[in-house]
Amino acid sequence: MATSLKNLSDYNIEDVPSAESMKFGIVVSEWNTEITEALYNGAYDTLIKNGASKENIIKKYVPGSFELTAGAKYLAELTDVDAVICLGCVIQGDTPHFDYVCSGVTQGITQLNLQYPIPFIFGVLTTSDQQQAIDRAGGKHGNKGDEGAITAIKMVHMKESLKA
Ligand SMILES: Nc1c(NC[C@H](O)[C@H](O)[C@H](O)CO)[nH]c(=O)[nH]c1=O
Ligand SMILES: CC(=O)[C@@H](O)COP(=O)(O)O
Repeated sequence: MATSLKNLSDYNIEDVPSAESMKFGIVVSEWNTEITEALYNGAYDTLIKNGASKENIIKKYVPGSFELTAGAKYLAELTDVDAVICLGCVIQGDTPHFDYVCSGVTQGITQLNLQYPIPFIFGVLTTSDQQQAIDRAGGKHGNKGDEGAITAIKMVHMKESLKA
């Protein structure tokens, strides 16, 4: 279903487990910072709204979306977070570089999910232009950061439920 048919910020709070005991890393790309900060604010506010403590949220910046993989790996290896939310915004330019950055970060985060026992959330906008990004960072299609936060909470809960 295209984002245009499903608002990124729509969720039933009754369906979301409490994040009270959960710790989160959020790695944020500095490219398109006006967009990625909006994504971060959405993710942070959504985590807090669902019970997370501000002390349990670690925010770190990386230069660009290609570096999200490394930043997420460092958080997984050097902290005790239960999940890492990766936030970036890649906007098509004049060259094929867009394709390589998007492929690199997608494959990188996918590999982290296979290599580490915690969830890494793909909160990366990959858009044709800035307006599409604005629309998905708190605009008419919601906020991908909200979606990332809910996804992180649900994945941590899913994993914990298997231990019980
Ligand atoms: N053009 C965008 C980039 N490019 C930079 C790369 O992500 C990377 O930092 C560089 O290639 C050095 O390794 N990054 C974005 O996040 N968004 C873009 O639109
Ligand atoms: C995704 C990118 O790296 C891209 O925005 C850079 O722009 P260009 O392809 O015009 O160099």
